[in-house]
Amino acid sequence: MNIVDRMYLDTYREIRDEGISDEGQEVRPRWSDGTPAHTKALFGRVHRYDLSRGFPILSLRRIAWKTALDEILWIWQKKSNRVADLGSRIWDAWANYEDEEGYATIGKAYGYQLGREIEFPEGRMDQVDRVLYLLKEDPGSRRIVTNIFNHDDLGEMGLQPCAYGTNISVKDGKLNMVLIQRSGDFLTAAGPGSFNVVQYALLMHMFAHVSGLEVGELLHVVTDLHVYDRHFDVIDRMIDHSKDSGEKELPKLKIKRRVEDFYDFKVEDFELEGYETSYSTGRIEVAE
Ligand SMILES: Nc1nc(=O)c2c([nH]1)NC[C@@H]1CN(c3ccc(C(=O)N[C@@H](CCC(=O)O)C(=O)O)cc3)CN21
Ligand SMILES: O=c1ccn([C@H]2C[C@H](O)[C@@H](COP(=O)(O)O)O2)c(=O)[nH]1
Repeated sequence: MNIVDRMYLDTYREIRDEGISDEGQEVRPRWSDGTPAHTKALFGRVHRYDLSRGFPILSLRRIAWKTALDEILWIWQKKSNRVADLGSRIWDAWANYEDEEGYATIGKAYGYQLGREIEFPEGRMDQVDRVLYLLKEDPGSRRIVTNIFNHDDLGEMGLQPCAYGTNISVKDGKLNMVLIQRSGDFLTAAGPGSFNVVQYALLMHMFAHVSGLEVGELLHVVTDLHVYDRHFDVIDRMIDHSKDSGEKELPKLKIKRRVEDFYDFKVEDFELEGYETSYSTGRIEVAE
């Protein structure tokens, strides 16, 4: 087990033993057979990862980090809402919209919001270009913020953004980030060292790399952190499997070539040295 696995187990046990159940209430999410997907949830959990000490990825089970990377590039680099621009099918169930050219989209969510241009004194830019501009021109700024929870457009999204806000703070040549998430599916995405954590850790590495900075800490705040009813058995089996695995170091992220421009990063530019997992859950069921 590595340090992130231990954080995962502690938080999992807290949700299992002290989480508030929404059983008996009306809930929105459904399993694919139509059954309501209930959860046990905790209010407000914060995890801190020091990226200078290693890459924060779970070893208890295989995390599809290249799929996670492809999705974060889809949102932050391509700024796309078309599922055809994604290398995986993970958003297909929420692609209930169509754009002018007939492509299936997730509506005005995620990449669509990041790609919207705003008028600044320095010119028109979208939120991603604003971050890159400030990291270069004014890294000491306390205003390096993104926010994609745009109330004006909430009615035109399949799913409202979950990880919706970031705030970067550069200290001592290190890029630190706060990630704010309103809702977190523990097994699929939001648990320590899982999909969402891996995504924003990768984004920090990319921003730091093109800005001549080192990576610092990621502070991940989740308002409603939950485990879905059908996921408890999956996690319990994973934990059983890990019982007598020894101590492990965190893997190291390598960017294989010098990249000058954030928009040039590709999935193939990354390597995770020392990422070993012997366990895979197989296909997990994701509540819709
Ligand atoms: N309930 C729910 N949880 C989520 O995490 C979530 C949503 N809905 N809806 C929107 C997106 C879609 N997300 C997803 C959906 C599926 C996988 C998934 O199937 N993951 C597999 C690996 C996939 C692969 O190998 O490429 C896994 O084992 O984690 C991950 C994230 C994250 N988001
Ligand atoms: O990046 C993501 C995207 C989605 N989720 C999860 C969190 C919830 O389980 C669902 C969204 O349902 P709401 O009812 O809108 O909260 O998707 C995630 O954890 N990470």
